[in-house]
Amino acid sequence: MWTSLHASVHHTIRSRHLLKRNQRLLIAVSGGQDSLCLTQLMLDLQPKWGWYLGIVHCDHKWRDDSQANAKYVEQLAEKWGIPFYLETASQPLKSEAAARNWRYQVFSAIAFTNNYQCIITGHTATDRAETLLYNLIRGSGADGLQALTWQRPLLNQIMLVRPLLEVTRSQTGKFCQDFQLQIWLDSTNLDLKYARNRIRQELLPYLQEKFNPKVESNLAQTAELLQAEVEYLEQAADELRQKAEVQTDEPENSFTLLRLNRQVLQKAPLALQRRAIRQILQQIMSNAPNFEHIEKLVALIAAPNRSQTDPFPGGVIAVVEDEWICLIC
Ligand SMILES: Nc1ncnc2c1ncn2[C@@H]1O[C@H](COP(=O)(O)OP(=O)(O)OP(=O)(O)O)[C@@H](O)[C@H]1O
Repeated sequence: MWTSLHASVHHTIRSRHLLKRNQRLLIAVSGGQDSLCLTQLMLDLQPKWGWYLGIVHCDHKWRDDSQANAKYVEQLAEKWGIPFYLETASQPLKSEAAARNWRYQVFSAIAFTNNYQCIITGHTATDRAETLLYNLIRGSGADGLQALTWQRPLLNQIMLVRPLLEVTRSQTGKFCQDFQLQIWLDSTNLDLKYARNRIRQELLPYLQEKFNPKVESNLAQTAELLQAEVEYLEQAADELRQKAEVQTDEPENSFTLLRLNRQVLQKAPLALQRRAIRQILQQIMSNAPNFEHIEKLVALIAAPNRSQTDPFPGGVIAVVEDEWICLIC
């Protein structure tokens, strides 16, 4: 059966150039409604595109039923007649972030070993809206609000692709019902101690009911707009940084890591100054620079001669020397 969802995902993949014909694609399947919907769609689109499909599942060993969950996905892969790859965590992972990192490493490694070019995940417009809200509440800038890109490179030149970013969770739920795809219910998704679950189960329904029934799609669209703007700004900031930055490798300057030309930076708008400075701090700090770190260094662009910062994490300090900001270790 060919539905309007098949047509719209087919159109998205084609118009956004997400995937090519005859590629080897590894679908990440948790067993939940989004990834089951995704798999059925990919199987149905496969004859048109000539893809070679496989399924990967990660058992985080978090839940008592995780092994049964993995078995269930394996049976589905068998029923669908496509290769199945399973990786089980050797020890329970400490946090959701640790689990995600491990998962993406597994995806890239399995894809690389078995010659798949892309990993496909079932992230939806709802995930995008949830991530945007989550990051907004935490005080993120536009980068965090662009929330989930259509594609990004993983390790080993494998691409991560998310073809369902314009499809909502209620659409994937209905699709699973229509196609009688039995969903594996993840009990941790119900636990309201996680902020993410409260956003999904309490905040978004509240916004839908009291403010705008289309809030999910609208927030996803905001993320989409921000994505293009962030890409543009990052590129412009990169050019500004390259113009302003002088690497110093002369022996007499061996403690000066690099110098930044203040005149070049002064001419740029604040948004680009902040981004260029962030890129520089990313080079010298082990952790991601926060808002205060960036503002401290931006302040030196117009500060009097000899002004300086206190040390950044990692020990580097910045000092104004005439037209230069010198980063000294
Ligand atoms: N354990 C897993 N094994 C393989 N892929 C996974 C796993 N967990 C998540 N994914 C992939 O990442 C996507 C998003 O993950 P998230 O945790 O938001 O999904 P979920 O709530 O489990 O969603 P879904 O309804 O697809 O199962 C999933 O759609 C799936 O493609």
